[in-house]
Formats: sequence, structure tokens, C-alpha cells
Amino acid sequence: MKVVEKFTSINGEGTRAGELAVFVRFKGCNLRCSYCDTMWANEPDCPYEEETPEEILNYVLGTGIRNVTLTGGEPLLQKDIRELIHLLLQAGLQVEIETNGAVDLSAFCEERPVFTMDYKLPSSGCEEYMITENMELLGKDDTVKFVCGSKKDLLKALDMIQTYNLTNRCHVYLSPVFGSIEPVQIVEFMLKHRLNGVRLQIQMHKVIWDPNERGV
Ligand SMILES: C[S@@+](CC[C@H](N)C(=O)[O-])C[C@H]1O[C@@H](n2cnc3c(N)ncnc32)[C@H](O)[C@@H]1O
Ligand SMILES: Nc1nc2[nH]cc(C(=O)O)c2c(=O)[nH]1
Ligand code: SF4
Ligand SMILES: [Mg+2]
Repeated sequence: MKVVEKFTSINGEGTRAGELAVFVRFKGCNLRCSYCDTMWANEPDCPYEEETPEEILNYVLGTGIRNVTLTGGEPLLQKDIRELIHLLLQAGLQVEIETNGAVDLSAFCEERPVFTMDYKLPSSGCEEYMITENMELLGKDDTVKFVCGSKKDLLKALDMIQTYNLTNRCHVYLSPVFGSIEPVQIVEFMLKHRLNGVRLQIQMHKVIWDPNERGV
């Protein structure tokens, strides 16, 4: 598996935000979002370590931390990702996958990690690649995250939340594209549309550390 970084931190996003977590970031992505904060990991010449699922499991176990986030890049494109998920779950770890909404989740639903799935909005430039059938596969422990950079993005997120009845299906987060929309604009939008059951999320690691810092 192509690993570009592994580190321990607090999870800055998602339902376990604020809890300790181990991160494994994989190389490569099938999208190119306008705002991507880890584009470096997607570049063909990005250095990586080739690691087996067993080696990754041993690293994770060695940290003594029980939450594991697999991210990237797009983690679900790694050839051995199912084997890795299997090993981590078997070890009793809490496994979260950050995925981009452009990979069919049906292949990953037997042995079930927690999915934090983006729905890429218009300002990402990648909305056309969204597999909306994935919405039907999500359950109460999963999350749909809308990373919003504009008013148009917010309106599209509202439309998707209503169309797929998302707040009754899973967790729903609105998160600003870091630095390009004021969080207060999202709060005002939530108030205006009475978005009960939806949460604003700010990436905590970008507040705690330099926003461009890697490995945190
Ligand atoms: C870097 S991606 C990796 C996982 C997967 N490729 C995806 O897009 O979900 C992890 C999360 O960071 C979010 N993200 C990336 N760049 C961001 C930015 N500039 N501001 C806020 N969130 C960002 C993505 O939308 C995604 O939810
Ligand atoms: N601290 C911290 N929390 C995170 N949660 C999701 C991350 C990601 O890049 O997917 C991330 C990250 O890069 N750092
Ligand atoms: S899908 Fe994720 S990793 Fe890929 S370009 Fe978009 S934000 Fe970056
Ligand atoms: Mg990140």
C-alpha cells in the first residue's frame, strides 16, 4: 500500500473530533478538488513507503491509540484496503474512512468501518463524479460532509440534505473550505433554513497548528 504519512494527533474532523486518533494517509486520488489541502499527496512524484496491511496494523497497535482514520488522497483506491480494514476491525480498533463520494461504497459494506463521506459541491469542480447511490448505503454511525466554499455550495448542500433525508439517516456536517468562507455565513444559513440535526464543523487541527503543517 502506498503510504505518504502516518501520524498520531487528535482527530480534527468528524464525529470523533477532539479524540486521539492514528492517521494513515495514502497516495493518489481520482479527483482534483479546487481546494484540496493535501494535493501534495496526489502528485505522481510524491514519495511514499510501500507497506503491507500487516505492517500498518503493527504501527497502529504500537501507538496504543484505538481510533484509526484512513485518509489520503482517496484511501479506497488502494489495492489492499479491504484487507487492511479487515485486520484493523479484527483487532478491535475503531476504523474511520475519509472518502470522497466518487468511489462505490457497496464493495466495502460487509465488514463495516465508519464512513465519513464527502459530497463534493459545485466549487470543488468535482460534483459530476459524485455517486449519489452511496447515500443509500450510509447508516447512523456514518457521516456526510459538505465542504462549502460559496453560497451556491450551501444551497446545493441544503438540496441534498432534503432530497436524501440525510439527517434521519446519518450524521451531517457543513464545513467551510478553510479560509474561503466565513463560518458565520454557514451559521446564518443554518439558522435561516432551520437546519436542525446538521452540525457546523471547523477543522480543529488548522486552528491548533499552522494550517499548512503536515503530520498533525
Ligand atoms: C484531504 S481529504 C482525503 C479523503 C478523501 N479524498 C475526501 O476528499 O474525503 C479529507 C477531508 O479534507 C477535506 N478538505 C480538503 N481540503 C479542504 C479545505 N481546504 N478546507 C476544508 N476541508 C478540506 C475534504 O473535503 C475531506 O473531507
Ligand atoms: N488532525 C487531523 N485530523 C484529521 N481528520 C481528517 C484529516 C484528513 O486529512 O483526512 C485530518 C488531518 O489531516 N489531521
Ligand atoms: S477527493 Fe479528497 S484528496 Fe482528492 S482532491 Fe478532493 S479533497 Fe483532495
Ligand atoms: Mg486533512
